[in-house]
Order: sequence, then C-alpha cells, then structure tokens
Amino acid sequence: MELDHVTRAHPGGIVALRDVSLRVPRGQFLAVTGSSGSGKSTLLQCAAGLDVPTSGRVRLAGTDLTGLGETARTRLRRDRVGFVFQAYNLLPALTVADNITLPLRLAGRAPDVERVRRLVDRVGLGDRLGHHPAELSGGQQQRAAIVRALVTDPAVVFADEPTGALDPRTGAAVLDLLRDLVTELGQTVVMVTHDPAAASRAHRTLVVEDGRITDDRTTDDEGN
Ligand SMILES: Nc1ncnc2c1ncn2[C@@H]1O[C@H](COP(=O)(O)OP(=O)(O)OP(=O)(O)O)[C@@H](O)[C@H]1O
Repeated sequence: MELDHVTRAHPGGIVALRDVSLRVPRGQFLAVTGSSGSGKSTLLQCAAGLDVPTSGRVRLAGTDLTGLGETARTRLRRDRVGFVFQAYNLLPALTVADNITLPLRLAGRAPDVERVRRLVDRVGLGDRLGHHPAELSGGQQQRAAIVRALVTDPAVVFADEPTGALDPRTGAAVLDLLRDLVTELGQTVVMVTHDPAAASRAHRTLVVEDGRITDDRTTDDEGN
C-alpha cells in the first residue's frame, strides 16, 4: 500500500490530510494513532479506496486508485481488501458460517473450505459456526469479523478501532490473535486506534497530527 503526497481537503476549508506519503510493505502490521480529528480515519479511507484524495496518488495491491471510478473502486475493495470495524458489523440474520463466507459469495467465489476451516479453528470458533452473532460474546464476534476480513486472502486488512467496543482483556486477546495471524499469513494490516495498548502490538506506529505524520516508529518482535 502506498500513499504519495496525498492531500484531502473538505468543502469549507478543512484539510484532513496534508501531503502525506507512506509506504506499507507486504506483511507489515501498521497502527495509526493520533488525537481525535487528526485525520486517522481519513487516511484509512483514502488508503482503502473509500474516499478520494483531493490530490496525490494511492496504490493498493498493485493498482493505482487515482482516476478509478466508484464501480472499479468498489470491485477492488470487494476483491482485494478486508475490513474490521469497531462494531463488528456482522449481519444478525446470518449464522457465523454465513457471515464469514459472505465476502466470497459477494465476489462470486467458491469458499476454500479448507482455508475457512483452518481460520475458524485458529480463532477458536469451530463450535460456533451455526450460531447467530447475538449468541456470541463481543470478543467472539470480533474474531468472526477478523475471519470474515481474511477469508478472501486480501492484499490489505483495514481495521478501524477494532478493540473500541471490547474490555481491555478481551481487546488484548483479539489483538494478539490478529498479530499472530499477521505473522502466520504474511498479512498486511493497517489499524486505526486511540488505544496505546493496541498500537503496541503493531510492527510500526504512526502518529498523525493535524493531517500530517509527525512520528513513524518501527518496533521489533520484543516491542523495542
Ligand atoms: N465529510 C467531511 N466534511 C468535512 N470535514 C470532515 C469530513 N470528514 C472529516 N472531516 C474533518 O477532517 C478532520 C479529520 O477527520 P478524521 O475523521 O479523519 O479524524 P480522526 O483522527 O479519525 O478522528 P477520530 O479519532 O475522532 O475518529 C476533522 O477536522 C474532521 O472534522
């Protein structure tokens, strides 16, 4: 994922991102932090093709998003991007199994049953596939949402405050799982978070202030 001199100005004069350049190599787990209103969500949305920069370029999974229309961006998101949200966003009428495989059905792809089974077992939901989201705890729902985000083997997973609705212990367990999956699958993850404990799990942490990257730190596996 690559941002090259990205600026996003909103009508009315608010500049949410100012000339941001950033490269996230494959397999990196990046946390984006910063105070409220600093531009974190705008960065995620521009990087994920949900929002369009006023100027600059975004490359995602080998595709330059600049100049792509809404339909092409939607297709790229559907096929190459996974999302994890604070509120899980599972569909209440579907079972866990159907929620998890929904992105594949939307993309017209047959589920790789082996891969789905491995992921589900890996997150400890093997005995919950026939349940509905309301029958799961918050941590279990977020685990299901993580599997749903990974099931299409996306180029990048974008996570927006994935622990925001969880108590600290459950949130830490979900993040440890996410980090382990990142390592095992070589998955690239970009996570927006207010939570320093969440950011500390990432390989690299950016601080965004007033639309600019003001700090960029990489940590090793020991957290140094
Ligand atoms: N659609 C919009 N129209 C006008 N201004 C906007 C719009 N979206 C965001 N902004 C402004 O852009 C700035 C950055 O917003 P953004 O949501 O990216 O911040 P954030 O760091 O994610 O904040 P939070 O942590 O509170 O979610 C803010 O000043 C916000 O008010």
